[in-house]
Formats: sequence, structure tokens, C-alpha cells
Amino acid sequence: MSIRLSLSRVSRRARSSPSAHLLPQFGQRRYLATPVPPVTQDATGSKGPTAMVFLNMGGPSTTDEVGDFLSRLFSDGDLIPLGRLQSYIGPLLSKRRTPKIEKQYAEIGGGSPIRKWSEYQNAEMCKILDKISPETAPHKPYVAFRYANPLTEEMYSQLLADGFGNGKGGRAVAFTQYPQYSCSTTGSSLNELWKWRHRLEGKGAGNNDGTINWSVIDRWPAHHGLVEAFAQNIEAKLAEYPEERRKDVVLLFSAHSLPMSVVNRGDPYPAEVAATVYAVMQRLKFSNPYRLCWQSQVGPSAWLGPQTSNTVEDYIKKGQKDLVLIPIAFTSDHIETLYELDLEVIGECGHTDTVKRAESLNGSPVFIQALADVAKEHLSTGSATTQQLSLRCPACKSERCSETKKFFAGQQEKLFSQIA
Ligand SMILES: C=CC1=C(C)c2cc3[nH]c(cc4nc(cc5[nH]c(cc1n2)c(C)c5CCC(=O)O)C(CCC(=O)O)=C4C)c(C)c3C=C
Ligand code: FES
Ligand SMILES: [Fe+2]
Repeated sequence: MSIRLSLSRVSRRARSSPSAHLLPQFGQRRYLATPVPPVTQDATGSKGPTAMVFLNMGGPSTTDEVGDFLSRLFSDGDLIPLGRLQSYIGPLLSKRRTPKIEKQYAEIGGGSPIRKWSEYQNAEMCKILDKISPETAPHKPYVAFRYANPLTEEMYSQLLADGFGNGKGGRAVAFTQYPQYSCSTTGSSLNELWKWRHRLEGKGAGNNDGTINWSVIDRWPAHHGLVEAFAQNIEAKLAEYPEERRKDVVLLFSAHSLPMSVVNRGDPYPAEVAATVYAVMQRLKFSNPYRLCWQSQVGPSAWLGPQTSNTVEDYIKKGQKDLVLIPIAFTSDHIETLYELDLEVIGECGHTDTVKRAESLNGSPVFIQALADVAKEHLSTGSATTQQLSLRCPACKSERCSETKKFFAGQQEKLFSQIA
């Protein structure tokens, strides 16, 4: 992918009024304070504890963290491949972009809410799992972000400090919070997890050779619980329109775009996003006309379209002013919903009374139940990964991908010996 030094969001227009968003009120970290006991079958038959590790990109919790967040993001060759120039160009690009993005985070309340939502969702999911999957209880919530705190290495060190490693054979589930798989998102997080597993638990790291038993929930694009959570939020938004107009409101599903170079490499994400959209429309009994569009393009290279902002403008020009935007590839609010959709796309379209956005999943109890159901199904199947994870993109040339996929597929044997 070629990225010029002057990166800018395509068609972004600034606005000053901050958007209000609800945050859960609770403490910062959910890491365990005391070591957990080793995995052995106890009197209740439980083979826990089980670490539930949420993987996501993360975001700066305060504007002071924007610089470090962007610097890590532009250093990631799985997201922005700059080849041998990565370590020179990456810092230049991130430094140049920092002031503009700091302003945007300031406008949405001073930071990304993604950490608070992730910690809340995981803690709540674990409470449900303890009830519906007693055989793997207790379930302990951890968060591993790719570009913001808590980073993967911090989470991994905490897992070891909490007793999941060191020859005790603890079980950990890496649960991607991107429902649809892309090599630039979940793939990058798994590559990072594999890297830190190798550094902190591999031969010569001072521990036994890989003592944590990992399995991965690598995608869940059409899970019925996820579909139900999206559908209920759409129905709630549609109910705000007068009854006589309701069935003609156009549903615009909006997902983060991908560079065409990534699409043409064979990345599974566009097909999986389309699968989510279709499943949600099936659940809604195709009550409304709909389209899928793509947002958040960065830089001058070709990206998958149509672009969300253009789509809204074009429909309005055609006289279609009743539109509901639905963020379909994110499970909580962040800059792409609170700034780009609310302040830029909707705030500037001139029709804030008829162009609306469905709530993000955030603290939806239906969504949190869905997370628990996805995890329970994974824990009961005994599979280390989906079948899909082992298949590389047809045009993939990355050794990292190859090693990571081999490692996680290879966890199957360890898993069987643990659950047998
Ligand atoms: C499904 C989700 C996402 C995909 C796919 C994705 C691909 C992707 N992103 C960039 C570049 C940037 N993304 C940035 C922020 C950002 N991206 C996602 C999700 C996906 N990205 C989220 C949730 C966020 C916001 C995080 C938060 O606020 O909590 C940014 C930083 C913001 C900015 O500078 O505009 C960049 C840059 C690329 C190049 C890419 C595909 C390869
Ligand atoms: S880029 Fe998709 S498997 Fe490597
Ligand atoms: Fe992104």
C-alpha cells in the first residue's frame, strides 16, 4: 500500500460541538490482584480458571495518549505496510497526524471510550459465563490492545503473574472483538500475541516451553446473538420516525473501509461484513431498503467504496432524506462513530432531523449475552480456532502470518489433552 506523507481523512469536515456519549462508571483495570490456582479438575468438576482475553485495536483514553497510539499504529506493518521504510516513515506520518487527531478526540469528550467499554463488556460477560459454563469457571477478564494501553505485552505479563503460565497449564481464550476477520485487524493482534508468547514463554525466556494453552475465537460475523443485538438497536432507531414513513427509511450499514491492495490480496473482511449485514436484514425480514458503505479511508491510495459520507450526500441529493446509519464492524463507540459519523457525516449533512445513527452495541445486555454465548459455544466445541484461520490469503507473503497460524492451529493437541 502506498501512503504519501500528507495523510488525511477523505472528505472530513471539522465541527466544534462535542457529542455526548454514555460511559459505564467503574474502575480502570480488571486484572486479577492475586494469583489464580492452577488448572486441575476440582471437586465441582471445573477445569478453570479460564482467562478471557479481549483483542482489539484500542484507542487513546486521553488526548495525551494520541501521539503514542498513532506511533504504534503507523509502525504496524500488518495494518500499514511500508516495508523497510516502516521505521522511518511510520514516525513521520504519525507525528504529522497527531495534532489533528488530538483535536478530534478532544471534541468527543477527551479520548476514546473503547477501553472502558471493553473492560465493562468483558467483566459482565465473565459473570454470565461463570453461570452457563461452570465446567470452565471461574472466567477472568483481560484486555489486550494493539496500539493503546493495556498493550499485549502488559496483558501477557499479567497472565503469567496471575499464575496462568509457569508450568501450571492455564487456559486462555483470545476473543477478537472485531466480529469480522481482517488480516489488518484480528490478524495483526494475533501476530502480536504470538510474538509476546514467544518472547515471554518460548524456549530461553526463563519459563517452560509455552505453558499457557491458547485457543482463539477468530470471527463471529453472523452469530445469532450479535445479529439480534444489532437488529434491536435498528428497530429502536426506526421507531423514532413517524409510522407512515418508517418502512421507507433507508438503512445504511457502515463499516471501516480497507485499502484495495488488502482486498485484492484476498482479505476475508468484506465478505464477512456483508454476511453480518445480510443476517441482520434477514432477522428484520427485509423490512427496509438497505446498502452497505465504507468509512474512514486514510491517505490517497484506492479504498473499498462507496464511501459513507458520499453515500449520504448522494441519497439526500436524490431526495432520500430518511436515513439510518448503522456502524456494523465495531462493537463500541470510538472516534469513527462519535466524530466521523455523528459530527462530520450527520452533523454536516443539513438534515439532522431525518438522518440518524443506530446506537453502538456498547453496554447492550443483548450484546453482552451474545458475547457469553459465543464464548460458551467456543469453550464447549474444544476447537483451538475456526477452520478458516488456517487458510492464508491467496496473495499473502508474510512469514509472520504463516508462523502465527501454525502456532494457534498447533494448540489443538494441547487443548484436547487438557479437556479430555
Ligand atoms: C473493523 C475495524 C477496522 C479496520 C478494518 C481498520 C482498518 C484500517 N485502519 C487504518 C488506519 C487507521 N485507523 C484508525 C482508527 C481506528 N480504526 C478502527 C477500526 C478499524 N480499522 C477503529 C475502531 C479506530 C478508532 C480507535 C478509537 O478511537 O478507539 C486510525 C487513527 C485515527 C486517525 O488517524 O484517523 C488510523 C490512522 C488502516 C490503514 C486500515 C486498513 C488497513
Ligand atoms: S495477509 Fe492474510 S494471511 Fe497473511
Ligand atoms: Fe482503522
